Amino acid sequence: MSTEGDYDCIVIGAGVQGSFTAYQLAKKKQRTLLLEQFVLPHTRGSSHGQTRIIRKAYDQDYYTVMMEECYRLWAQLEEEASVKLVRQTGLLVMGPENSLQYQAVKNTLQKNRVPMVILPPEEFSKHIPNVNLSEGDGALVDTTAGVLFADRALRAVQGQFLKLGGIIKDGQKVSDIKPGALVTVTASGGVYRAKNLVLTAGSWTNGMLSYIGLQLPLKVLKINVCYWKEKVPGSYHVQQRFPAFLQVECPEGKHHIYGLPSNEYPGLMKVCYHTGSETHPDMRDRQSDQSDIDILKRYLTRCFPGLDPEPAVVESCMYTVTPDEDFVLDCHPLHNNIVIGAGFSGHGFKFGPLIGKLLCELSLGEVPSYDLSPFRIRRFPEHLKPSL
Ligand SMILES: Cc1cc2nc3c(=O)[nH]c(=O)nc-3n(C[C@H](O)[C@H](O)[C@H](O)COP(=O)(O)OP(=O)(O)OC[C@H]3O[C@@H](n4cnc5c(N)ncnc54)[C@H](O)[C@@H]3O)c2cc1C
Ligand SMILES: O=C(O)[C@@H]1CCCC=N1
Repeated sequence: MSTEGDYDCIVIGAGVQGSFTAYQLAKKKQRTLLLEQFVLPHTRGSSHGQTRIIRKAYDQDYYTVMMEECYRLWAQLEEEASVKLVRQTGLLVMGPENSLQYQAVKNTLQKNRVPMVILPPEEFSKHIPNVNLSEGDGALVDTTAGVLFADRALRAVQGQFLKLGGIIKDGQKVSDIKPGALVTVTASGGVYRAKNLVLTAGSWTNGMLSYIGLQLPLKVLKINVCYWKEKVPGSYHVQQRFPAFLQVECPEGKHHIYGLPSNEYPGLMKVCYHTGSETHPDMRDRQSDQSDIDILKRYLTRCFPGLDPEPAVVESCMYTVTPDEDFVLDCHPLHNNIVIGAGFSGHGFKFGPLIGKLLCELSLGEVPSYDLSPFRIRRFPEHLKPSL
């Protein structure tokens, strides 16, 4: 096994968060090594697939505020890499008019002066054909929102990182981390040392944390990524200006349902349930629970009559969720040259460029550009492993 020379920083995990962090570090002239366990590109984590939603519609103010800069950073990458990564489609938000969540999203958008349109129930079908608005539901459109081309974005940011002189080593599974003034990382192809380490290991974070004396209440969920056939091809198509959508509450299930206009697979619309069943990240394909698909079938039958309520394609992805669904962005409480970015709870892709910037700032000991108190490790009382 070889012993490699030193780096300024090693980033473990080349998903969206690790790739943007490595890119930001390289921009700051840090000699950066990005390690990835699988051969790239891969479909085993959380960042694969062609599309994600980008939106400012959140019930917490701080996410809406952060999204302002995210849009600018996405545009910057589009320009640097000469590639289109964002398509503005709008996001239709539906939910019981009087519910706390629907009202919170509406208030956050209004308070932050995000361009939006409120659709009164009597005008709904004129604007949004082929969707039945539930009795008592309100509807609004966050017009800034749209679709992110996820796979393309990952390729673009990794390409820019390489252009800046960064090094990616894939097919290198990290099996040990030794904290210290120089952090030592043992991977399947070598032992690497660096002044700083950033851990962005997605659903494998819990295993990695055990090497550095930390434990976080992260749960790994397998998500069934379902695509549904349009009865009339094109009725929910991005070119018909059909928006992405978010149903914040409905009788069929207690979690959000969300969808994206048909785009990547001709005639198929992606609609998913915002939760899944627990799994070990290496055993994802053994988790076969389909109760989420039953909920989606019932919801689509009632609200999306233009879709065949049997999924035509089911793919897999994983969420790594914290109890409050807020991210973890922090330094190790005992070793401040180790930074952790984790727990993106199924909504982290759109923030990728800003997460990269924030993890880079933490790693360089700079004052972070945003108040990171919602994302602190210390919010979890039992975060230090008893052995330390
Ligand atoms: C179905 C689905 C839909 C989603 N929809 C949206 C959406 O619409 N909008 C949105 O903003 N977000 C969305 N998300 C969330 C978003 O995709 C994730 O938050 C984001 O991809 C998490 O990225 P990550 O870099 O933390 O994890 P990952 O992409 O999993 O990256 C972690 C990487 O670390 C590597 N790694 C782990 N252990 C090791 C090791 N020991 N050695 C070396 N490498 C290692 C892994 O192989 C992996 O490549 C969705 C997620 C899913 C699953
Ligand atoms: O992050 C997003 O926008 C999507 C849709 C809502 C639930 C999770 N992911």
